[in-house]
Amino acid sequence: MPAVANFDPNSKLDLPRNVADYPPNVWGDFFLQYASESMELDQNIAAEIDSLKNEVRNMLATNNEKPFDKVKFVDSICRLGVGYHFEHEIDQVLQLIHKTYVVNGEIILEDNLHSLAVLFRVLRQRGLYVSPDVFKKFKDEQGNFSERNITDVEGMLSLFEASHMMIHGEEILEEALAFTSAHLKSISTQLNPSLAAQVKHSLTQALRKNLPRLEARRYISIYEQNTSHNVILLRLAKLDFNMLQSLHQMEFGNICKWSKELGITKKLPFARDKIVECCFWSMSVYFEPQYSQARKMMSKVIAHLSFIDDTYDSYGIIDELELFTKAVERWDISCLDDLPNYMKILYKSLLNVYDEIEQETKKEGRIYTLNYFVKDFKKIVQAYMTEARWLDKNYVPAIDEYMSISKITSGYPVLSTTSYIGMGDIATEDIFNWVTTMPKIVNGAALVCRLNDEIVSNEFEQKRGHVCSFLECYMTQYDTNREAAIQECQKGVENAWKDMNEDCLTQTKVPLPLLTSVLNLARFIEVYYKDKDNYTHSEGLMKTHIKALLVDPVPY
Ligand SMILES: CC(C)=CCC/C(C)=C/COP(=O)(O)OP(=O)(O)O
Repeated sequence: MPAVANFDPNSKLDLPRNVADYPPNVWGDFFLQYASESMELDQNIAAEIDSLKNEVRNMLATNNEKPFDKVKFVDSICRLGVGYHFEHEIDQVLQLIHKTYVVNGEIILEDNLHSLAVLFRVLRQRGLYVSPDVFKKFKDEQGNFSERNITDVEGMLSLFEASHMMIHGEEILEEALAFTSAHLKSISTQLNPSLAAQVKHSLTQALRKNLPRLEARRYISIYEQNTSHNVILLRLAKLDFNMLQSLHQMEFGNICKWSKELGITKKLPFARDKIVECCFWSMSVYFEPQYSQARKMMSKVIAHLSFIDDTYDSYGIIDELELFTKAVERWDISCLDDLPNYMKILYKSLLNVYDEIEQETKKEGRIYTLNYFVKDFKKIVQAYMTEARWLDKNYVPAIDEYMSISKITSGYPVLSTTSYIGMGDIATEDIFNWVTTMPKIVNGAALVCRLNDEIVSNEFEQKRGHVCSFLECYMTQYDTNREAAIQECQKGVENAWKDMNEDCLTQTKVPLPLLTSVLNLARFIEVYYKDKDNYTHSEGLMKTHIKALLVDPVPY
C-alpha cells in the first residue's frame, strides 16, 4: 500500500524543483588509477619500517631518561603520526609517570612552563586527569599570568595547546587561553619565520582540534628542522606516512571505481558529486591500516547521507519526502514501488550498502551492530523530514526544538555509531548501547558540527530556500541581531569541546580509539567548516589537504 494515499510517485517529476547551485566535482577520475585488489608493498621498505619500529619500541622501554624527556619523546611519536604502533608501550610509560609524579591530581615535578604544559597535555590526551593548578606558579601577585612568560615563546605555545584540554569550571585554563592567544598574536611578527609559522598555525588550528594525519604531515617537517631530532623516529615517521598513503590511495581508488560503476551521481544530478571528499571524511575518522574495511563502509554511508541530505534539502518535494521517510522507516526492498524513480535509485543503493555491511559484520559475528545502525539511520531521516516540513510551512521553531532535531541532522550521531561497526571487538554491545544514547561526546561532536556549519553556510543556503537555521531561530526568539546569534553559536562550540574533553577523562570504560573517532568527526568540522563549507566548496583548502595526504609523498 502506498504510504501517502492517492499519490502517484512519478506524477510530479516535471515540477520546478529547488536545486542548489553546487560547484562541480573537483577530482574527476583522478583516483581511479590507484584502484587495485591488493597493495604492492616494497619489501625492503617494509623490513626497514619493522626494524625502525623495534628500535623506537626499545627506546620507549628504557628507564634511564628523565620523565619530561620521556613525555616529550612520546609527544613527538604521537604528533608524527606513528603512535598507533606503540599504543601499549605509550600507555605503560604514561601510566607509570602518572602514578609516580601525579598525586591527587597534582603534578609534583618541577620544571619550566614548556615542559609542564607538554606533560599536562600529553597525560590528559591519554585520558589521565591532572589538575591545571600546576600553572598557578606562572601567575603574579595579582593573580594574572605573569608578563615575564611572554618572551618564552615555546612555553607560551605549549600552554596555549594545553589550554585546549579544558573541561568545565577550569578558570585558569580559560585565562591561559586568553593570555597566550593575545600575546602570541602580537609577538608573531617578531619571530623567526619558522617559529612564526608554527605560532600562526597553532592560532588557527590548535592541536586538540586538528586532524591527526594533517598534524603528522606538518609536524614531520617541523621535527626535521629541530636540530635535536631523533633520526630513527623521523625516518620511521616518513616511511610510515608514505606506506599509509599508498594504502589510502588504493582505498580511494576502489571507492571511486565502485561509485563510477554504480553511476549514481549521474542518475542523481541534483546532488553533490563528492565521493573523494566522502572518502577523506572517513579517513579523517581513522587512518590506521586495521580500519581499512571500516573506512570503506563509512565512505559509502557518508556518500548516501550526502545524497539523502540533498534530496531533503533541495530537490525532493514534500509528498515524495514523506514516501521516502516511510520507506526508510520500513527498511524493506518491497517499498521500492511506492517511490518516484529517482528515489528508487537512491533507496535501492542504500539497501545495497546495508547488505554489504551485513555480509562483513556476519563474517565477524557482529551482525547485532546493524540494529543500532538502522535505528540511527531512521532517526536521521525522520529528522530530515521534520526539517522539510518546517521549510514547507515556513515554520521557525524555538531554539530547543530546533536543536533537538538539527543535532540529529548534523549526521554525527549516526556516523558515530557507523564508525564503531568496523572497529572490531573493542566496540561491544554495551558500547553500542552507550553511543546510541547521545553521550556527552557525541552530543558535543553534533553541536560542533551543527553550530559551525550554521555560521559558515547560512548565507549560501538561505539563497536557495533552506530550512531556517540556528541563527534565524535565535534572532527570532531573542529579537536580536546576527552578530549576537553567531556569538551564541561560538559559545556553544566552546562548551561542546569542554563536554567532549570531559567525556574523554571520565568515560574510562570506553577504549580510547572509540572516543578518538568521535573526536575526529568534530575535528573534521573544525578544519573544514572554519571559514566556509569546504565539503561543498572543496576546490580550495580541502583539495590542498587531500593532495598533501593522498597524492604527494613525504620526501625522504
Ligand atoms: C556528516 C555527514 C552526514 C556527511 C554527509 C554529507 C553531508 C550531509 C554534509 C553536510 O552538508 P551540509 O553542510 O549541506 O549540511 P546541512 O544540510 O545539514 O546543513
